[in-house]
Amino acid sequence: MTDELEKNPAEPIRVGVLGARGRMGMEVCKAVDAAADLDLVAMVDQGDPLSTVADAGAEVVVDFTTPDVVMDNLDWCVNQGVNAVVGTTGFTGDRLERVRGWLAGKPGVGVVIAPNFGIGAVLMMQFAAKAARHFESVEIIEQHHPRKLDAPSGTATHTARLIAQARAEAGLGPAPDATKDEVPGARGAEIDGIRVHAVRAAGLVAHQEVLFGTTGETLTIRHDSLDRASFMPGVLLAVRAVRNRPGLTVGLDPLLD
Ligand SMILES: NC(=O)c1ccc[n+]([C@@H]2O[C@H](COP(=O)([O-])OP(=O)(O)OC[C@H]3O[C@@H](n4cnc5c(N)ncnc54)[C@H](O)[C@@H]3O)[C@@H](O)[C@H]2O)c1
Ligand SMILES: O=C(O)C1=N[C@H](C(=O)O)CCC1
Repeated sequence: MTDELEKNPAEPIRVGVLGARGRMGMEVCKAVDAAADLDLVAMVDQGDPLSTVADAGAEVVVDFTTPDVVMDNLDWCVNQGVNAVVGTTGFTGDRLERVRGWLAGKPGVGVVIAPNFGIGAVLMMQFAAKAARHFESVEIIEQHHPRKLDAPSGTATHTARLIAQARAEAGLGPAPDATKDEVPGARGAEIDGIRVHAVRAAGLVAHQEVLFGTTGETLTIRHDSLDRASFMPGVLLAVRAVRNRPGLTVGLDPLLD
């Protein structure tokens, strides 16, 4: 699917969407449809055969499905030589390693997996990683709409990992905390030693605060996605880039640079 002819920039990129009837999938279909350099050739949701994507000659698949089906979708895409842009959450280190393994057998195929395609959210994570070494305390509070299936969010998990890595590099130990968890969960979940709290409320879309503290001062870094349209510039950026990025790209940062 990724031969030189199809990479010709004069030809619109043929795009298939998995999870096309979902909240994000519908927004992606709209955005792809509106882009002059992209052709929406397949819309697949639960119950539709994945062969629809191959039959339509899609060069790039965008997946916004669910954490329990995304690995099978991705396995199929890589096998078929179809590049993939994945926004679906649930990518543990182990899952990423499996994807790398599949891609090793399919040189030329590109996969971009990003926990958050919002440009502001990517910057929020970068700022948090930069601030991390300067503060002894840090907690992450993510807030989402109540129909979200997973917690904590992929964004919060990714942010926690970045912060933990920066703290380790700076030689910081665990954040000070004398509190006893009287009720399990009262102090949130722990990802790589970083506390993460997940809030679900009607009216919210996708929001995150990273709260840092040290003697006499706090720093709060906050990002709000108020509309799913906020993710589209990042998704389209990845769709346009993925054919020229064989292998696995995690996060949007390398594409923004
Ligand atoms: N990376 C980002 O920027 C970003 C942004 C928003 C949401 N997300 C993530 O994207 C995912 C989807 O979010 P959503 O709010 O659109 O959820 P949603 O429930 O509205 O949509 C998921 C869709 O996938 C469909 N689906 C289920 N199994 C399928 C299968 N086997 N094949 C094809 N389609 C299938 C469902 O029927 C549904 O229409 C979640 O994991 C969410 O966390 C990521
Ligand atoms: O609405 C969702 O679901 C979102 N999921 C991603 C996550 O889990 O981080 C990104 C933000 C929106």
